[in-house]
Amino acid sequence: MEGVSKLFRTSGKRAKPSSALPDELCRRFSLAEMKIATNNFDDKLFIGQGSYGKVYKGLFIDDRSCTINVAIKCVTFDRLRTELPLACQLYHPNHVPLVGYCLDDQQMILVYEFMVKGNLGDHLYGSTNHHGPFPWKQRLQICIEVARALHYLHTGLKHTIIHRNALIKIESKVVGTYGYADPGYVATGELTDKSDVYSFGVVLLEVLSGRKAFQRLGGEEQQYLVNWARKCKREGTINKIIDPYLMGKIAPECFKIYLDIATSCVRNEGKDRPTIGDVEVGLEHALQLQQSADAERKDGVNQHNYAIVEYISGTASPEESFSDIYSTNT
Ligand SMILES: Nc1ncnc2c1ncn2[C@@H]1O[C@H](COP(=O)(O)OP(=O)(O)OP(=O)(O)O)[C@@H](O)[C@H]1O
Repeated sequence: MEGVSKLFRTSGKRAKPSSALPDELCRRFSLAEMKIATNNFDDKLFIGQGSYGKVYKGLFIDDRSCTINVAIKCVTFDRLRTELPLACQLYHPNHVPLVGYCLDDQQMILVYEFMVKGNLGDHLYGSTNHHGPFPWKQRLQICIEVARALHYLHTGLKHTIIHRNALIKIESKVVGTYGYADPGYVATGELTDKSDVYSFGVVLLEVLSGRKAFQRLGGEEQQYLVNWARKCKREGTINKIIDPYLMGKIAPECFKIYLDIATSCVRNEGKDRPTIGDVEVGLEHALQLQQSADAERKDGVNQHNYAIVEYISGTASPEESFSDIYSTNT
């Protein structure tokens, strides 16, 4: 790397801010600083393709001469305009902190703190999982943390934010990540907090199955995880969707609740889905059930040897569901 840019949060000459952008809340970087941090957008520092552009790893030196890694996300102007005013006001332990942004004639960039452990998908999907086994309780804990972050976004801020991890509405166009989009939103263009609940339900199914929300299977064949899970649940073959690594490791009582939560979240009608608060409570309960079951089985080798057949017989029917138990829905 040629050099590193200095990261001063409170000092340094700033370019004139655009009136709509919150320069007092986060740092505005110049394109020159972005180029130095990424070694002129060096391919070696490319870390992934976002929905709006490339993402690079960047390097800064702060005012105490410490090295800071950041994720430098190239975006469109619309994306910057939508995300920046929100992201710079979010303070939650489960939300990746925004460091700053760059707005230049040639390049719009959002700068986030770098997540050293990668994203959830890196740990989940078989072919790209370089991190070793991903235990069930750890997966559950992560889901709880994500539900908390979404709950904060839905209720903790003055103005409700519909998180655009999966969805965003820009200039009346419906956009979103394939396989996660609420069918109601796709049909009507109306985005609600229940659209996020749907997308989160898809993530819960990914966590259980270790598979992507949408997969091309070769030729014309493709598979939506939601459709497959629904079919398996209907046919009483739900254990087909469980990540082989998790087979026998999930306590049946925990599995039942988790599956009910996931399938309630992906119901076609938003009004039939639970609120994210209900989902959070339900997932916490599922984790408690798993912990209690594991504690009872503390008999060494058999600690995680739950009967797989119970995953099927213990599954609730689509009518009898988690949201009937936990619902605060009106
Ligand atoms: N803060 C970060 N730290 C480390 N890696 C990151 C960070 N942000 C993004 N990445 C990586 O960059 C790639 C693309 O990022 P991401 O999925 O966030 O883009 P995106 O699809 O545009 O996001 P979004 O769904 O929010 O629009 C992914 O591989 C992700 O792991």
